[in-house]
Amino acid sequence: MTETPALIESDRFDNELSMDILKTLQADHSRHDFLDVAIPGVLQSMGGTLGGLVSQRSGKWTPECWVGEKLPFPPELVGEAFERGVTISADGWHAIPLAQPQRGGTMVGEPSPSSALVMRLADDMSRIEPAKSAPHTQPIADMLSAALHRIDTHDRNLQRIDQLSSVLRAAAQWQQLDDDEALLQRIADTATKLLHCERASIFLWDRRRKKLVGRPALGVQGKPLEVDDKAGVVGEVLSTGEAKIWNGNSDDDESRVNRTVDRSLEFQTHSLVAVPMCNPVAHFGANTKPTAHGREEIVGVFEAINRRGGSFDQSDAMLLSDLALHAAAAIHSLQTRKSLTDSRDRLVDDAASKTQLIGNHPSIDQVRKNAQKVAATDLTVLVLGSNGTGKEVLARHIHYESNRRSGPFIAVNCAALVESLLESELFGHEKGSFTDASQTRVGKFELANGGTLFLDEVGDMSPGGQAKLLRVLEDKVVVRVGGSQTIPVDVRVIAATNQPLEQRIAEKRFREDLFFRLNVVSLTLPSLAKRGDDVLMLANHFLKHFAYQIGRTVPILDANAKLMMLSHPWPGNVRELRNTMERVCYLCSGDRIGVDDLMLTGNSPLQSGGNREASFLSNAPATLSDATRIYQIAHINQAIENCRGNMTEAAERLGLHRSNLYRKMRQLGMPTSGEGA
Ligand SMILES: Nc1ncnc2c1ncn2[C@@H]1O[C@H](COP(=O)(O)OP(=O)(O)OP(=O)(O)O)[C@@H](O)[C@H]1O
Repeated sequence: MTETPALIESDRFDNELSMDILKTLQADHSRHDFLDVAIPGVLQSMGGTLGGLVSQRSGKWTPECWVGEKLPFPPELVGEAFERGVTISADGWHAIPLAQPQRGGTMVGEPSPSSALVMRLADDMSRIEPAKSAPHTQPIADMLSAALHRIDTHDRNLQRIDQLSSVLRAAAQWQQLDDDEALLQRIADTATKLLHCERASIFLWDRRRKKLVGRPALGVQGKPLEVDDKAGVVGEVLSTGEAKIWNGNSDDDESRVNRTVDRSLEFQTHSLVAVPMCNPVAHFGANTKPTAHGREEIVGVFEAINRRGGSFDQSDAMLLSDLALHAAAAIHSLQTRKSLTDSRDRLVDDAASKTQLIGNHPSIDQVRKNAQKVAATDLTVLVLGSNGTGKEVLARHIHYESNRRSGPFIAVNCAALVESLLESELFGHEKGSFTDASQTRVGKFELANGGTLFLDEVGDMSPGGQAKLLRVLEDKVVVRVGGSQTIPVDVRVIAATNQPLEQRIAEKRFREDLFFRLNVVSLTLPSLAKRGDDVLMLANHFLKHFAYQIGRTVPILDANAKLMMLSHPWPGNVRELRNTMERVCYLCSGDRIGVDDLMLTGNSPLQSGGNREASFLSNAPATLSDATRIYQIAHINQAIENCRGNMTEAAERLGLHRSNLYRKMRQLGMPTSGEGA
């Protein structure tokens, strides 16, 4: 074997070849097509009769492009030429190594293979003094090498763009998922597909238990797969924060693979690549790693197993890292969304439980049933009832029963706003639209978007306000004061009034068209005095509420107090009852509430004074049977109280047998917890 400094005459290395190579390059050919066009010219200009470009693949020199008769070439000659970086000749064969270009920056895609030109020269060429053409062989080889490098880089960049757009597309889809398992499964599926491997799994780090938990749940006999957080390649990734590749060849340390897991899953790991999964963190500390984007906290490891038809390389690690970045973000964002949704649901449940529509009276039951039906729709509702009957409570009840319950509930008191302010309050205004409008303001309709807008005392709305409200209800868009843009709003409106709207329409003080628009469904709340025992039920509810607020034991209404409450006219309805119970809770220091503690103004049958009977009659419940029932309840309660709870004695005093007393109590709907005692 002789070292051959050059093979061709200087006049045969001409500009034509370089121009040809450049032209071929510009045509954006693939490596294969480029070689098909360029190699014959290169061979010809070097005086080769047959030969081509050979490249090293899986440790073997194999022809990538061949011209002429397919004679077997000597691979050891190529190997030596490549190793020494010079042209070598032997037995009529010549091997010219192509320089491996230096690859700067991050490596993308598969590395270019080692390549060399191999050829046999024409007989007359073989006799040429090697030294004569020395300067020309290398430039051709270098030009070829540079051209191939450019094509490879271009191909790799295209491949990278393709991969990144797949990653981005997948990441966008992950953000749509709201189930943990489905998300993890989708992430694993994406990795399996993009990395051409058999399986991919995410190991989330349980720091406290020092375990890595395999997700999606690769079940080991029904349990999630768990490995020690220091074990194997995955453990290495966790502790170093770096990607690791294991290709299962003889150089790789077999102990790095957890074969117990393989056995449990009836799986055979041949190769794997594992990368850290990180979340951005604000603080420095253990298990954080510096990255181009700051410091990140390792939350797990992403692993791809068994590359199909080959082994994993750096480009796979890079692709998996890209996926891991988006996977960690998707998992983190799902967890955040879930915890926000959970807190929101808790707050909504809490708010809903605080606005219970309390009462069992048939009239309230009916209202509740109708409310339930209407809640399932987006119909506008008109709630009618006197002051304090619970119109807002009912509106909230409808809101929390509807599928808008997670949206806002916004209440506006229309009577409290003069016309000039009402428009800005309801529809918002643009900055500078009037003298005081120093900032843009979002109106209540926009604030209630996705939820319910409660328009209280709508009957007191000014005529101008009524016209504007009607327009929004019809068009479902608002225009801010001083603005021109229409803003669509998705709002369910519940309006309430204590005004007789028909009368106001007759007096031309309320628009009839607005009335019809609002009155799609109307619900009427009866006055409290017409709700029978609900008075006591509501009273106990308020007593518990205020006693809890103050931190005292819940006081109990005595029989006369109950009777008085049942016969009180409650002109302020539930609001008055609530205020009375609040006052009692603060002012009555004993455990029992008597008539005097109630400090009710107005009349009741048990009030002291000469007009007791007259006042009872004037304020008694509407029907005789209700009045009789109320009186009987109070009388029985009083008897039981006077006998300190002794039912036999109380029955005797009432002239009844004990069992008849219980029967009577049941008939009256009274609690009979001591029965049988
Ligand atoms: N059925 C009920 N269950 C529990 N609380 C109620 C009920 N009805 C009314 N309340 C309470 O009574 C008070 C007055 O209720 P609300 O404000 O809903 O009445 P309203 O009819 O809207 O009054 P207004 O006509 O003065 O606006 C509130 O504190 C409310 O919590």
